[in-house]
Amino acid sequence: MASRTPLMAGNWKMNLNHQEAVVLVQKLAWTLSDKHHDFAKAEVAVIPPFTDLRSVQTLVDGDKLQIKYGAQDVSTHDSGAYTGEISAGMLAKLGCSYVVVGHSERRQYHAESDAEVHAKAQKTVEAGMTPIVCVGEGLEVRKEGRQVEFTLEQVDGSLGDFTPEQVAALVIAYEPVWAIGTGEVATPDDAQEVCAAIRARVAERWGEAAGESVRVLYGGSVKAGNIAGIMAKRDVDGALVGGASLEADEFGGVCRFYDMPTL
Ligand SMILES: O=C(CO)COP(=O)(O)O
Repeated sequence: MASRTPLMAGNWKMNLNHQEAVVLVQKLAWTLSDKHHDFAKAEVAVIPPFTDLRSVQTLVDGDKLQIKYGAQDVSTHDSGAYTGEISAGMLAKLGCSYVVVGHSERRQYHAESDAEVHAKAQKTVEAGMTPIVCVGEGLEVRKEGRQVEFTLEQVDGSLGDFTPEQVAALVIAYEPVWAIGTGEVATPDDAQEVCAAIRARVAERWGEAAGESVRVLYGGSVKAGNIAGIMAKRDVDGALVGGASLEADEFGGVCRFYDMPTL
């Protein structure tokens, strides 16, 4: 079985200016070093707003931190007359490792389609970064028990014509919309059900090796207190964390999931 290094990624959403970003990354680096976080047990990434990235790059490079960073969105275009857009090339130049694409907040507020999400993921890969492709159902779909079917449709549409090698290297984040920012966390079994179905679909469409290698994260009200139970599930390879990633100690606890009690 391929060994997948867990990834804990903190999606700050539209929070913290560049000065606050530097303070938080410094605190996070300190808490992880003080508690001797083992980066082989979990990769750590922060996903700040665009305006913070240059400052985070300077700090990470200057202090040689093992913390990685990425962006929350990217343009489907390379350059040109697209006011307000940020290209994958610009993000790669800033040292970004990851780009979140298709977050439910972008699908909901900016009507992003699976085709657009795929185009963004494609640009991210072409620029040498790793997309974190977000999928997940809303409350109505969950109530009807169609969460697997709905989410797999998003997986098919968002991954599109990627090759098996490209799919093997990417990250998929299962974020049930009803669990985002609500304090309503999916149970470890809920997370496992859909994450396992995503991996099985990848294996079916892109081959066993891609299914074994692709990292599938869970996102939705993750905190230090509930991460261990979620990570105990075999198809969950990490977490995409919103609110709890804005507190260094709390996010540090999520990163050290292997030291946390299972509730
Ligand atoms: O949307 C999320 C991460 O991308 C989850 O947000 P919360 O952790 O605040 O529920």
